[in-house]
Amino acid sequence: MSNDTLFQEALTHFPGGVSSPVRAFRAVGGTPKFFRKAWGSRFEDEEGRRYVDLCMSWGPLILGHAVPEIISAAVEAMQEGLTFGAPSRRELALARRIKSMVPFLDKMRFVSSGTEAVMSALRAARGYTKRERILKFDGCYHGHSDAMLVKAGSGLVTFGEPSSAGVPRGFADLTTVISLDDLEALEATFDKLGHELAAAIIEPIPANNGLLVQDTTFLRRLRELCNAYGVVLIFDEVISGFRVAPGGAAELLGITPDLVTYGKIIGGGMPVGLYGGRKDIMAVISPDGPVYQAGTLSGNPVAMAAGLATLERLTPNVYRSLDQKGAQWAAAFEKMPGLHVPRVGSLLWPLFQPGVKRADRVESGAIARFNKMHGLLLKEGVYLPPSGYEVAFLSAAHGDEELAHVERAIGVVAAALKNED
Ligand SMILES: Cc1ncc(COP(=O)(O)O)c(C=O)c1O
Ligand SMILES: N[C@H](C=O)CCC(=O)O
Repeated sequence: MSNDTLFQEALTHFPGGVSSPVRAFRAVGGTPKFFRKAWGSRFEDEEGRRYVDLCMSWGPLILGHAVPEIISAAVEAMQEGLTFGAPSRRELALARRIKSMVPFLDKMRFVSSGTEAVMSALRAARGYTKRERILKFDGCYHGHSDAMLVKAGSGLVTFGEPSSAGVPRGFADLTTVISLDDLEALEATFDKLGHELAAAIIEPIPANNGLLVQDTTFLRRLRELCNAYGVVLIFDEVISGFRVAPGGAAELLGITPDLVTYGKIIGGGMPVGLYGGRKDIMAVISPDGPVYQAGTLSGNPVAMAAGLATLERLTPNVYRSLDQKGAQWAAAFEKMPGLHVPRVGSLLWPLFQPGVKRADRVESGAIARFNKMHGLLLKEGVYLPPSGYEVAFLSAAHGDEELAHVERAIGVVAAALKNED
């Protein structure tokens, strides 16, 4: 059955024909592909076309699609039951592995998505400080909880609506947003609002409005100001966690947050989120404290098994290899005239503009050219995330064969773009 036929039916079931907005291909044009199977660094759509996948389900698949050891761990868990709604040894095993990689995690709680993790961390911070205001940074995306849908990245900036409709004014009014990479605005905001702030939340490596790599000085000053004003510093590492280093951006940058949120990789492709950090803050979480947070499938044993099978395989060699791949693939993409590829490890942002550090500095013309490149690369069997504001993800499964395929595709597309100019 063709992608078009499937999409026509999908439009009768789902808003935009999709279960999550960016995959609707609205930004890049054309019909979204429906996939039927995936393996390693590739997947196949319902028309039998195969692609080198550089979206990798938006980040969870750091080892690749359908890794046999992860599949077998999940199947083994499934055979003992899909969900218990009660504690399990697999929860403990994943928690131990995570603590071995993230030493500052005193206490944690598993949830089922990054959005839930962020929503819960913010509530913990508000419960702990008894303050209400939250500081976030323009272009950072922290999932779709109301308080975070203000000047956010990802699908919001993709569709030109950085703040979502349907968010009660009261929520938005309690979220203060300033630009990344603006020390003056940071100082002024803490000077004026520091004693009102429950939390400051940031993607320490912002990767949802493109890859807006921050100077460490900016992040260190944020840490200092949070200390000075008793503000809970939350690192949202749903993308960077366990990807850029075993201990994520906190390890890479040498900055310890008070709370951290994870998702994606810790589920190995199954739905898992996590929030945690200082034990005195986590002490407010029910049933120990008055801040309520719950989830039917929290700590799901099958998801725990897939997450553990993933994290157990993230060895120092894997990280070294991913960083080398990142450099190789960035260099390959930069053979496309005018294309720059800021990267951190295996996170790449192919954009027709030199690297930027602020969401409001990304040029619309660069995004438009990305959109054109996206469709041409797709025809050559290369699947980039369908938005110029989303980063590309490599995995341990992206090898020399895939790199050669992409290099050939880049040559073809570069010629096509030149002819169109
Ligand atoms: C930094 C960040 N935080 C939170 C989220 C939300 O996670 P989820 O989509 O699992 O709800 C995302 C999703 O891309 C993200 O990139
Ligand atoms: N960046 C989003 C999730 O991580 C985009 C997912 C989607 O809307 O398809």
